[in-house]
Amino acid sequence: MSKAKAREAAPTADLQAGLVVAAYGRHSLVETPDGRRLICHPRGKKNQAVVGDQVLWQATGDEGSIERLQERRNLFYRQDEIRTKSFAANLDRVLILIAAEPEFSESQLCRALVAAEAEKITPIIALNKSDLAAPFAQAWERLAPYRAMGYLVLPLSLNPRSTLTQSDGVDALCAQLQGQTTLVLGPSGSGKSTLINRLLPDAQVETGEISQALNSGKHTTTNTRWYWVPELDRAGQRTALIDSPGFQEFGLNHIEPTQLAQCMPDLRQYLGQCKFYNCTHLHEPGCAVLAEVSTDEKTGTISARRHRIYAQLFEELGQQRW
Ligand SMILES: Nc1nc2c(ncn2[C@@H]2O[C@H](COP(=O)(O)OP(=O)(O)OP(=O)(O)O)[C@@H](O)[C@H]2O)c(=O)[nH]1
Ligand SMILES: [Zn+2]
Repeated sequence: MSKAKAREAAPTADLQAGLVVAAYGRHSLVETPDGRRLICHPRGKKNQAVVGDQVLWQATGDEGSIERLQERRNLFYRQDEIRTKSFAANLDRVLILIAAEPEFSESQLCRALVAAEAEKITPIIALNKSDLAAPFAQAWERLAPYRAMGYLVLPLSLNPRSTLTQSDGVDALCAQLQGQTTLVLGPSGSGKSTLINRLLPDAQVETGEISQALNSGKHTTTNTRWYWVPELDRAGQRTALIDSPGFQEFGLNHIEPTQLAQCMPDLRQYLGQCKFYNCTHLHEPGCAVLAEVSTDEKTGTISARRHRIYAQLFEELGQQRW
């Protein structure tokens, strides 16, 4: 056995499996298969874990050190604050929760959708506050292109004070979450906390020592958190929600401008049909995408707003190259 191999193999006996359920700067909260939670620190720079990561860790007193990250199925990128990227790994779904009020940014919605598509994670859009009839109707109309391109768009009313007698849409949403690991994203005020509280009657907050230890770190801002939702477990599959604060600009730096159209289903369906094989779909003659762009949904299959956002993102991603 080579020296390197021996080093790698040596600690295996003491290694235990765990799931990262919160990440605070450099340290993580790891949950063991029997439900115990402990603080772990990464061994070296390489093992920087994100929420959703499966890890192998080793006990060091009351805490642990993360010795190895298991291979990720996917990794969702987003920009947390300037230059700080935060991620979640191994997701089945991304739920984008927006609301009739405050008015949502279509550009942010597109970014979240592109980020999900790039990692082949199924997005679900939920439009909350259906009890606010007029703004809801308007917002629902704005989402018409997203329904047309095949995304699931669910109407929702999470307001506990709502007098709605018909279905509030929560059951339909829960049916989508059952047995899945879902990252919940949404702008401030869309109802994210209301949703989490509704699905998790008992707040799964750390108490006592762990809470103190976590808060002693420099980065004490609320961060991405993993919650189990046992009420929604199905056929032996556990259900999890990952709550992620804010809905700021998404870091799409990992996407090449030429990859962008692949991540937008309304544009994607025309790829390969343009006159030029390296068409950017911005101005070229004989472009199959541009031929479908219309302000009137009845005459074209790509909304002018979507194409405008595509052009903005294309330019932005192109500028980041150098
Ligand atoms: N009318 C109406 N109000 C709702 C509904 N769902 C939530 N709200 C209200 O919208 C406000 C924002 O809800 P939150 O759950 O705090 O939103 P959030 O996304 O967590 O926002 P931040 O805490 O800022 O991140 C609260 O006053 C809720 O009571 C709904 O279906 N209808
Ligand atoms: Zn084209």
